[in-house]
Amino acid sequence: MTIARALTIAGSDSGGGAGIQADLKTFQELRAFGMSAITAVTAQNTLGVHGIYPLSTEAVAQQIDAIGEDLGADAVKTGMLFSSEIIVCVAEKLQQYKWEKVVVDPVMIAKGGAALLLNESIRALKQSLLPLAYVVTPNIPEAEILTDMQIVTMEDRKEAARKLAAYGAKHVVMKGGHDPAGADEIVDLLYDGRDFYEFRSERQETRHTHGTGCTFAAAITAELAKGHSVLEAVPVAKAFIQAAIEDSLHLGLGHGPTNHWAYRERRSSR
Ligand SMILES: Nc1ncnc2c1ncn2[C@@H]1O[C@H](COP(=O)(O)OP(=O)(O)OP(=O)(O)O)[C@@H](O)[C@H]1O
Ligand SMILES: Cc1ncc(CO)c(N)n1
Repeated sequence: MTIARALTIAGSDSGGGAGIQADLKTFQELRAFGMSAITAVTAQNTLGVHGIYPLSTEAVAQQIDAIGEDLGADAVKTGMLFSSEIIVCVAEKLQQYKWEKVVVDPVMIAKGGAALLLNESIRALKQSLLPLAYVVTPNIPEAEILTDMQIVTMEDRKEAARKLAAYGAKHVVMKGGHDPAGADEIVDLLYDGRDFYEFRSERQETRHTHGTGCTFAAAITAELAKGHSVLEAVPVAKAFIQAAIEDSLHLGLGHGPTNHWAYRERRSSR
């Protein structure tokens, strides 16, 4: 039996809804063997981010080496990277181990508004990491910052996706969760450098969306690790996050986590 191996390089969320914790739970639910390299430890819950403790580049590099030299990875996801030094370090390691199925989730700001990436690091993200991205998964505000343009219409989104592809990302999945126009429906847009594909879902009225972006990108990573194409992976990720949001756990006093076992439970009860 072949085991799909998925590595996440991201920040730890003590609240368990986003970051490394969301990624590993998603990998497990989609039957990929999950591994992690932690870039920063956050003290965080559903109410906000109370502290950020970035690790040294040595610590990040050593964790990645431990995996690269032994277990290997079929797909890799990057999340919160925090600083230019960590971004450059991760980019070097991705090249050293010749990992190609790399999903870059350009995490910038947490739901409550805390910065998870230093402003000065946007350039490093664009220059060092986007050229290595097999898939980049920005939400609309992240896409605006990366492309330096305002995104209002679907045409704007397509133009931004083309720009991101020009930076070197092989596929762009622009998430529509933040689209002010998408009141009832959320449209996620996939661009593969040639064609555009739209993935639609009903918008759920809920405040429990902590970690939706991480979970969605982790689901894409797990599917890629299993050998599926991006066009196959995105609808699975969409169904995974939809179930996770719908079957909310109602935990915490603020933006609660999503339900990572909902997708599997729904399938097994069918
Ligand atoms: N209220 C909602 N109802 C249904 N689907 C949603 C909702 N919010 C987000 N999603 C889905 O979740 C995924 C992540 O979208 P979103 O744009 O919220 O990402 P994000 O802003 O990066 O998340 P995060 O805040 O965790 O970083 C997308 O596939 C989106 O369609
Ligand atoms: C550690 C971490 N990564 C990513 C996000 C974005 O949801 C978060 N809130 N925390």
